[in-house]
Order: sequence, then structure tokens, then C-alpha cells
Amino acid sequence: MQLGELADIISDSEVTGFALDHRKVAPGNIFGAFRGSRFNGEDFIGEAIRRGASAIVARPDARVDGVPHLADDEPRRLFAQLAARFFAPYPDAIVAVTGTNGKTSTVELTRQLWRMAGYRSASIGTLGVTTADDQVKTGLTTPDIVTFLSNMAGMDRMGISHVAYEASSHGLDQYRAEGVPVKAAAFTNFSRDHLDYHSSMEEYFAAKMRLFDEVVEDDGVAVVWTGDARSEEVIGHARRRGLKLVTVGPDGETIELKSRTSTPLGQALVLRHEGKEHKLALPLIGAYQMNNVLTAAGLVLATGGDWATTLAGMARVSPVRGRLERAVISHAGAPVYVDYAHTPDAIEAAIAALRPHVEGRLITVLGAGGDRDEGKRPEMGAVAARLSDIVIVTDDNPRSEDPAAIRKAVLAGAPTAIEVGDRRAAIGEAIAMAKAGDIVLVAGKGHEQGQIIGDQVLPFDDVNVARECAA
Ligand SMILES: CC(=O)N[C@H]1[C@@H](OP(=O)(O)OP(=O)(O)OC[C@H]2O[C@@H](n3ccc(=O)[nH]c3=O)[C@H](O)[C@@H]2O)O[C@H](CO)[C@@H](O)[C@@H]1O[C@H](C)C(=O)N[C@@H](C)C(=O)N[C@H](CCC(=O)O)C(=O)O
Ligand SMILES: Nc1ncnc2c1ncn2[C@@H]1O[C@H](COP(=O)(O)OP(=O)(O)OP(=O)(O)O)[C@@H](O)[C@H]1O
Ligand SMILES: N[C@H](CCC[C@H](N)C(=O)O)C(=O)O
Ligand SMILES: [Mg+2]
Repeated sequence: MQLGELADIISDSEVTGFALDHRKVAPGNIFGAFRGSRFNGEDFIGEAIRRGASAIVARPDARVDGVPHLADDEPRRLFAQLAARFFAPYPDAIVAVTGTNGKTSTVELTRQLWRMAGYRSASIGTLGVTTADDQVKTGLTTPDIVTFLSNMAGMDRMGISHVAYEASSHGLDQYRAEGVPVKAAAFTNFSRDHLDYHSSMEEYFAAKMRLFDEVVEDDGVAVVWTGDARSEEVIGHARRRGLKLVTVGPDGETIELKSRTSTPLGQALVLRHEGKEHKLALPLIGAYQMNNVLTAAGLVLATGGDWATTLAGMARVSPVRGRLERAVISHAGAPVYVDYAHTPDAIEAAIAALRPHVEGRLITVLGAGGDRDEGKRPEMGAVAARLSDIVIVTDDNPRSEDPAAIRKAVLAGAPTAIEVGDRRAAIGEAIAMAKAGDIVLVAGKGHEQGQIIGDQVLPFDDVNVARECAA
């Protein structure tokens, strides 16, 4: 494709692709020079041109000599728009999910519901790129924009017509979750996280609202879970944009939740849709999983799915990896659950999910990630302490920080907790103390396959470790 066909300039230079890192520039690539948290990409413009870059996308003030300078005050946005034109076409039915918690679960459940309805579907998010046949990790929840768009285009070539992706606040803020035609955008919930990156809760919320204000198509649909304190505000954003609304939840107009009862293997729901009541035996435990299933169903309806098929699909969904996953039952008879809860709200949701199933004590093992929001640590400790019978504070990806200092911050909210730094030992201790009727919750890592200590990623899987400890 020629540069003049992509950008608003006269040029017949051949564009061969897009690069974000100057070390990956191949001849003919357009290089995006962005100011980031660690580097200023503008420092690498000269080197990118020496490597054969055909044009540079950068702020108007950046210095570019010898090749076209595609200037914009928001260079990441312009880069996303140009790359989107280059990689097109994309699957027909693309939807995006934002929210503090529940994005991964909702995109995965949406993918499952579409598949059960006979569509070739995929999801992109924390678990990687998931199709019916395969799962490939990308390393980030929202991959970089080049990986994102090229994967979307690749899926279209494979014949995948329906894709659900997670739009994290980082991804939205950095314009790495857009460019494709987004038919529907969903909101799961909003609570504290990532205040290391966003300067306030309002800024964090605003980053998420870009999905409804700008990213979803003009005639798109907003799917809103109504049970959150911020749901009405999200509906306000959708209305101002003129989006169609699909609301699900306790006050949902599209799918109204009339009642919910925990059952040993899941939950019995009564739902109201188009004036009629329907019973659903959902095979997943925990109110939060129901929220995500209903939001996923909203997305399916928003992209043309029919109610009867969607309802039948909901009764058959499979668990999402690392979300209330039952790893093992100990010799004493105590089930051990692994859950990706890593915010105060998520810990509350995970414990609330397990409580109805606890006859004895709930033993919670948790830590908090290094190089992430420090303020959430005591809050996570406090929620765990308030709602559990026993808390063990351990390590969860200390990254560049001193693990003992992170534990101390969590313990500040949970003063009576037991401290066991080594995560394997902590899980072992929880399982050893659990008696029949107790439940162990191992929170924070879910599906993760490693413990990040300094620059090293040591193999670690909560589910496997729990099984070994219980063996
Ligand atoms: C803080 C943050 O989000 N950083 C992301 C961001 O990096 P950045 O733009 O700040 O990069 P930088 O390293 O400062 O470099 C600036 C620019 O110079 C370029 N560069 C840099 C060095 C060099 O030698 N040559 C060069 O060209 C870089 O490619 C970049 O374009 O853009 C990069 C590419 O798109 C991401 O890989 C990187 O994610 C880092 C690794 C990260 O850890 N991100 C996490 C916090 C994150 O985004 N998490 C959310 C999940 C949140 C959730 O689900 O709860 C996610 O969406 O994954
Ligand atoms: N709808 C929800 N409401 C409250 N808590 C939830 C909800 N969905 C999930 N959680 C909690 O959050 C954890 C992470 O869920 P999930 O991976 O689906 O969220 P996410 O938004 O993708 O997270 P991340 O931002 O890390 O990618 C779950 O293990 C659970 O503890
Ligand atoms: N997407 C989240 C994952 C956190 C998971 C937890 N195990 C941690 O390391 O804090 C983040 O990067 O903040
Ligand atoms: Mg996720």
C-alpha cells in the first residue's frame, strides 16, 4: 500500500508495515515515536529512519528529517488510525469490554456463547488470543496496537466473524485498543485499581469512558451491567453519544435479574426478558460470575443473537481459567479455590462467592503485586480480614519491590493475619490447617504461570501448587 493512500499526503512510497519499537523497524515501515513511561520514542527517530522507515508519526514538535512527518498532538491515536487502514478488513462483529474487574471473564463467556450459537468466535485479553482451537499469550491484557490490529485482521482471514476484546484503562489511555469497527461496548463495574498509573479515580473512570465516548461505532450499542454504583453514569455517556442501550442486571431493561439462589454446583436464576420470566440453572458459582455471564449475553444480543439460543447457551457455559477454579480437595476434604482477585472489590466478590459454600472456616491466602497501585494493598488486606476467618499474607509478583515491604502494607489492613512470604509455603500452610467443611481461597494469580521477582519470571501456577501441596 502506498503512503499517499493511507495518510493525507501525496506520496508513492510503499508502506510495508508499522513499528512501535525502533529496533523492529523494517524498510518501508511507518514508525510511531511516542513519549512513554520509561523512554521517549522521539529519541529513536533518527535510528528508525536509518533502518528504512517510510514515515514517522510523532508530535508536531518532534524533529523528523528526510521522510514524511505525520504530525498530531495525539500521535498514538493517529498511528492507530493509519495502522487500522493498513491492516483492514476485520471481523464483522467486534465487541469490547471495560471495567475494573470482569473483563477477561466477560470476553471469554461471550466467545463461548457465540460459539454455542454456531459462530466462529475469538476473544483477546489477559488470557491471550483464544479461539475454539487454541490460546496464544500476548503478555498484556490489551496488546500493543500493531499486535492487536494484525491479530484482528488475521482472525478475519481465518474466517472468524465474532471477536470480543478487553479494553483495559491503560489500553484505552494509550490508544492501543481501537481502530477496528466496534459494534458494542460493555461495562462490567468500577472500583479501585491502577492508581499508580491514573492520577485519580476520576481520571481512571474517564479513561474507561473513552470506550463509549469515542471507540465504539456511532450507531453502536452500549451494554451496561446495572448493579454498579457508576452504571448510571455510563448510561449517561452512552445516551450523550446516541448509542443504543442494552442493560442487564437488577435494574436491567433488556435482561432483568429477578432472583438468584446459590446451589451446590452453581446458581438458580430467574430472568425477565421482553416481558417473560425464564429460569436459568447457571453452572458457575458466585454472584460475580453471574454478572459477567449476563453482560456477555447482553453483548451477544447486541450483535444480533437470539434470546432462546443465548439462554440455552448460558446454561452450558464452561468455567473461566483461574476464576473461582476449584484446584483440588484436600485430604481433610476442604476444597481449594484459585481466583484472580487482585483488587479490594474483587477479593470481596470472590469471598462472597464462596461464603454460601463454607460450613466451617474460610481461609484466604493473598498478596499484592509490586510496581502497582500501592494504596490498594491495605484495602485488600482489610477486606480479606473482615470477610475471612483466617488470612495468610504472602507474595504475588513482587517485581522490582522489596516483598517484605509489600506484605507489610497488606498486613497494615489485616493485623491479625499470618505472614508467610514464600507463596508455596503459604498455600501449603493454608491447606494443612483446613479441616472438613473449611474452604481455602488462593487469591491474586488465577491463570498466571509465573512469580515475577525482580526481572525473573519463576514458574508458578497456583492450581498446580495447590494440587502438589494437597497430594
Ligand atoms: C505503563 C504502560 O502501560 N506501558 C506500556 C506502553 O509503554 P510505553 O509507551 O510507556 O513505553 P516506553 O518503554 O516508555 O517507550 C516509549 C516508546 O519508545 C519506544 N522505544 C523504547 C525503547 C527503545 O529502545 N526503542 C523504542 O523505540 C517504545 O516502543 C515506546 O513506543 O506501551 C507498550 C507497548 O504498547 C506496553 O508494552 C507497555 O506496557 C508495559 C510493559 C506494562 O507493564 N503495562 C501494564 C501496566 C499494562 O498495560 N497493563 C494493562 C492491564 C491492566 C489490567 O488489565 O488490569 C494491559 O492492558 O495490559
Ligand atoms: N463482575 C465482577 N464484579 C466484581 N468482581 C469481579 C467481577 N468479575 C470478576 N471479578 C473478580 O475479579 C477477578 C478478575 O476477573 P477478570 O479476570 O475477569 O477481570 P479483568 O477485568 O479482566 O481483570 P484485569 O484487569 O486484571 O485484566 C476475578 O477473579 C474476581 O475475583
Ligand atoms: N493486570 C493486572 C494483573 C495483576 C495480577 C496480580 N497477580 C499482580 O501481579 O498484581 C496488573 O498488571 O495490574
Ligand atoms: Mg483481564
